[in-house]
Amino acid sequence: MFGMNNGIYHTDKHWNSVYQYVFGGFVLFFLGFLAKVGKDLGKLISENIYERLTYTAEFTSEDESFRWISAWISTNPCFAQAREISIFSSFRCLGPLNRGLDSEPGKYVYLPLDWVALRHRGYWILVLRNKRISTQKNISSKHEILRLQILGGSKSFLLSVLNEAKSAYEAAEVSRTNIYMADSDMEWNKIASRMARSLSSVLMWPADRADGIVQDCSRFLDSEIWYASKGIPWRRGYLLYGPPGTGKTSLVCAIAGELKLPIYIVTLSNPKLTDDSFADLLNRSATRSILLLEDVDAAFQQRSGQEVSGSLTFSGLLNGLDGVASQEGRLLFMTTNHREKLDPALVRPGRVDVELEFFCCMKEQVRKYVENFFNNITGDEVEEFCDAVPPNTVTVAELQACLLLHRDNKYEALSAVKKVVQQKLQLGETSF
Ligand SMILES: Nc1ncnc2c1ncn2[C@@H]1O[C@H](COP(=O)(O)OP(=O)(O)OP(=O)(O)O)[C@@H](O)[C@H]1O
Repeated sequence: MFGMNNGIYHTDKHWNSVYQYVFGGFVLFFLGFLAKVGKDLGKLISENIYERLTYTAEFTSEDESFRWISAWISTNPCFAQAREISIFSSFRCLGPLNRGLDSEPGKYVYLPLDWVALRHRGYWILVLRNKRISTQKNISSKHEILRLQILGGSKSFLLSVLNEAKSAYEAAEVSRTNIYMADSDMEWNKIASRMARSLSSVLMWPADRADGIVQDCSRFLDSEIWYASKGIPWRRGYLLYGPPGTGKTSLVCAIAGELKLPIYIVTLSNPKLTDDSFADLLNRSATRSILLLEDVDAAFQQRSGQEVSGSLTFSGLLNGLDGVASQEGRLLFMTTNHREKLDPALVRPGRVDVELEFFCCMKEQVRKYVENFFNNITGDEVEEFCDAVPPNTVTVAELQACLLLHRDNKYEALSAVKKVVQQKLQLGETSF
């Protein structure tokens, strides 16, 4: 009996400890569950509260907005005390607005390494910076990401900050021409932001031709509704042809500066350029812009079976220029040194509306160039330069090279010009 009792006793004890374990385990599990729920709930609530208290804008380095927000962030006085920054020397600062490091008018754009808190118009703005890898068409690329979080404030405050940043950047850009080129991934990449070239700096013959072409471009840009009403694609093409160094590219830059248009350059001989990527690039260029195709004769000559340049075919080029994907409001400029080598299909009306021939220097161009180049030069000395250059013998680029080489000595510059003329006459390289 005793043993039995003992057995019962032992069995009870055994079950008690099992209950205790199970109960204890259950309590532990329940507490753990509560802790987890509490933690998640706390996180959710705090995230929710944080989200409700902040307004966030995100910028990726693929987009133009990354530049203007970076330039704006860089103007904040907090960078005067910053201990860790990275510098974007390829980005432009906001001119006199940017006080950069050591209160110097900043040359560069500064960004925090990972995060920084800025104080602006009474609000705290958290700037978070990190990287993101994205994969497109099996090609991975790394992008910078900037997140602006306004603590407190309102959506309208965030929008006003963004507008302020954009306007400041655009104001600094007004006198500049942005130049984009397709990179190896066939993405537009801003390769330069240059001071706009003045139209008067491009010497044309006759002199008023440059004004005429700008008026033509301007009229076109103002005629969107007219083109739509007539059912004509809102595009205009120009062919600039003539010897190298006569000002074809310079004129395109001056037109862009005058009309405040960005320039998109496509190198047709790029082996990575395909029919699809060409059409895609055109589609992704800005609406009011200049598309510049240089030296089109070198990429495609008269079709003779060999019509492939890189992977872009001649028909791919024509389709890209005419296709529905091609951007409206676009000015197409093609340049060539050999007009006669071009396929008539490329320059037919509709693709090329205006043709402009460039020549070597005429007397008037030499006069203007020399007068403008040397500060202390007499009228007689200028005439000596004009007499030294027979019309249509020397390009402006050649004249410029001689003058630059002897910029401090006009007499040596004149001798250099005479030498070049002599060489060219001997070689018979003159259209005169
Ligand atoms: N008509 C011009 N007026 C002012 N500068 C000129 C002119 N022509 C050439 N230049 C100067 O010569 C250099 C080369 O000019 P540019 O590139 O415009 O010539 P291009 O005709 O486009 O040459 P290419 O056919 O080789 O591309 C530039 O530095 C430019 O300033």
